[in-house]
Amino acid sequence: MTAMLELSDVSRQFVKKLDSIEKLAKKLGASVSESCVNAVDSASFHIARGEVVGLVGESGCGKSTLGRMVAGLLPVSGGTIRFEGVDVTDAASADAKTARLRIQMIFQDPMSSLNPRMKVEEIVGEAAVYHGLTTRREMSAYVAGILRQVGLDPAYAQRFPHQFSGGQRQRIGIARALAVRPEFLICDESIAALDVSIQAQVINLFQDLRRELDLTYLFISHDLSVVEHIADRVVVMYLGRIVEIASTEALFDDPQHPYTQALIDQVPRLGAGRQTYRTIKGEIPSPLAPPPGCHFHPRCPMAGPRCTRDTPVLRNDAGRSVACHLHDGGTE
Ligand SMILES: Nc1ncnc2c1ncn2[C@@H]1O[C@H](COP(=O)(O)OP(=O)(O)OP(=O)(O)O)[C@@H](O)[C@H]1O
Repeated sequence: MTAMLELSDVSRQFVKKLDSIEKLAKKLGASVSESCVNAVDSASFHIARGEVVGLVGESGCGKSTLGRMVAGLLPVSGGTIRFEGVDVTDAASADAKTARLRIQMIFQDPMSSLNPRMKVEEIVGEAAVYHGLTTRREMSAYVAGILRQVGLDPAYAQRFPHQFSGGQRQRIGIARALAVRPEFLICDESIAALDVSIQAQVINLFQDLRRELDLTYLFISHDLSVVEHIADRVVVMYLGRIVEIASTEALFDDPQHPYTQALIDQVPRLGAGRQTYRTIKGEIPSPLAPPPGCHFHPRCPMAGPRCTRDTPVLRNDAGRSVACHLHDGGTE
């Protein structure tokens, strides 16, 4: 399978304000000399055309930062992101600009991402007109077609965002993304703010659109049961680093990284014979002062001396990738 999207050693640092660092250090009783957060640290993986790849991990592990870099909304600090072979991190390149249009992002909170003063027709149609996919004269018909595609009555085009329910607003957000004819969608917690019954409808919509429009997805979610349902493969992140990549089935049946095991153990699932792992202990460490070696070692029930020293490398073995000393020479 050839990659549609290819990330190689993608990193992103944020410089935190010094006063917030000092406050945090005081609270933790620690001294912090660095003011940099490695929100994403050397992430490498690929997504094939037509795939749905889930990106999971606890809050603050870097999922949104990674998604925003892929969408071109945030520059990378290092590494490259290639979409159909084009380096989309090259801000000056015309090819990168064209490629970035084919990648669209759908956010968590549709209310804050939709302009409250614009009618739906304008919200959905404006970028399509700007990019020459339709004309101002034909915009109404163009938008009506897209609203139908996402399950909304085209008569809604003359209404404002506040006149819709949360689920309908998310459909407007999806319509806006589809209006520029993307091939790749990044869904960043796109159903997290919705009621559970509405979540299922929006997931079904994503699946229908995948089939009808031949879409490829990066599906970011902290909810593993949703990811298990929708994704073909899953990437697991912990404190900015990728710790495991596997097919959804392999990941949920036989997770290899102790962090993945702990995450999966927290998901209520049906079915007998499922292995139980030890529950995750402790809090996520501050990203301002991550533990040395394997970032997960202070919470890991299997950690050994090597885990406190050496950073594990993500190794690929028969289609499964895991960054853990247990699977790479031992923890001693
Ligand atoms: N604009 C920013 N300025 C400074 N730090 C940031 C910025 N954006 C993200 N971070 C930091 O980068 C790290 C990763 O954040 P990110 O939002 O990518 O994580 P996440 O896994 O998406 O979490 P959540 O699900 O809570 O959004 C966090 O430590 C966060 O505080």
